[in-house]
Amino acid sequence: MKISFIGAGSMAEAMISGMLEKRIVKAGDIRAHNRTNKKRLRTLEQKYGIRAADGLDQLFEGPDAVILAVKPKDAPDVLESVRPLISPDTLLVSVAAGITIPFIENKIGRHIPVARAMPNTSAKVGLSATGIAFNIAATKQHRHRAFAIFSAVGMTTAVKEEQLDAVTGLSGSGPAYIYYIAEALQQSAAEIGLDAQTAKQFILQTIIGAAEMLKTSAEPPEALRKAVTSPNGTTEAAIRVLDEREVKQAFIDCVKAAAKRANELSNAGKEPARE
Ligand SMILES: NC(=O)C1=CN([C@@H]2O[C@H](COP(=O)(O)OP(=O)(O)OC[C@H]3O[C@@H](n4cnc5c(N)ncnc54)[C@H](OP(=O)(O)O)[C@@H]3O)[C@@H](O)[C@H]2O)C=CC1
Ligand SMILES: O=C(O)[C@@H]1CCC=N1
Repeated sequence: MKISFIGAGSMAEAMISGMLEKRIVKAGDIRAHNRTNKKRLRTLEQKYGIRAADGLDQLFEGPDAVILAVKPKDAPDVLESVRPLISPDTLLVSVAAGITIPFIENKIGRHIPVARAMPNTSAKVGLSATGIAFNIAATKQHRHRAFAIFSAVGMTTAVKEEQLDAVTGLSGSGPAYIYYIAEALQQSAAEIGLDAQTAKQFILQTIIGAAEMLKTSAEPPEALRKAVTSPNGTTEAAIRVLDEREVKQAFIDCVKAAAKRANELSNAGKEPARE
């Protein structure tokens, strides 16, 4: 497989690293292009052995898929620029939050196969949770190819395109919510007298252990939480604070805010960029 990346930032690197780890593509068959940050391209060349492309045209020299991995605000201009370069059977895979399939089709102005996906940066370690939707021009072969790419870097599930903003709020941004909790735990550990190195080991194993319990247990999260909570014990004292501060509602609101923002980003190109 030959894969080209338009935009060589965090998400592109996560996918490149994950795909190479799973050996679904050779390093020399990956090309990547940034508009301005050439130093970043050289770094990726050295780190992974991929090929930097000096111009967008080099990305369209017979790839099996072109992955659009620029910020949503940059997507409209990029789509205009690739319009003359794209052939009818080039599979265009967008990971840009909020950028819809009709928007892409409209910008390209021709029927080409399009996949819109929402992975997350855990692709880097082969553990992305990716939602994916296709347009009508995507054949069984194109779908298979897109699934092969994302399945190499984690779990992939087909969803309706309308559900992708929700997937973005839940799992696209989701790793950041877990890192946020880890940050808080790290800070709390310092305040109760544990050194950072010791605390890191305990925090990490606690997150991995809880994730494994959630994965393997038949019990819902609430039951697993209650099993930790002894009457009048330490967990009860802890959860009381979370409840008093309405932390659960804050997380619900946080996911909704991300999904809403993804929906607003659908309007990229129709409104002035806010980033
Ligand atoms: N980070 C994440 O967790 C996730 C991100 N996404 C999506 O992935 C996309 C990329 O995000 P992320 O990797 O975090 O962003 P980054 O800012 O890290 O990367 C974007 C890259 O695009 C390049 N770029 C900008 N304009 C152009 C252009 N006209 N032509 C070519 N390259 C260009 C930038 O380099 P330069 O400015 O030098 O050109 C930059 O390297 C976004 O749309 C985001 O919604 C999806 C899921 C998760
Ligand atoms: O923050 C963002 O907009 C991107 C999309 C999902 C995760 N990161």
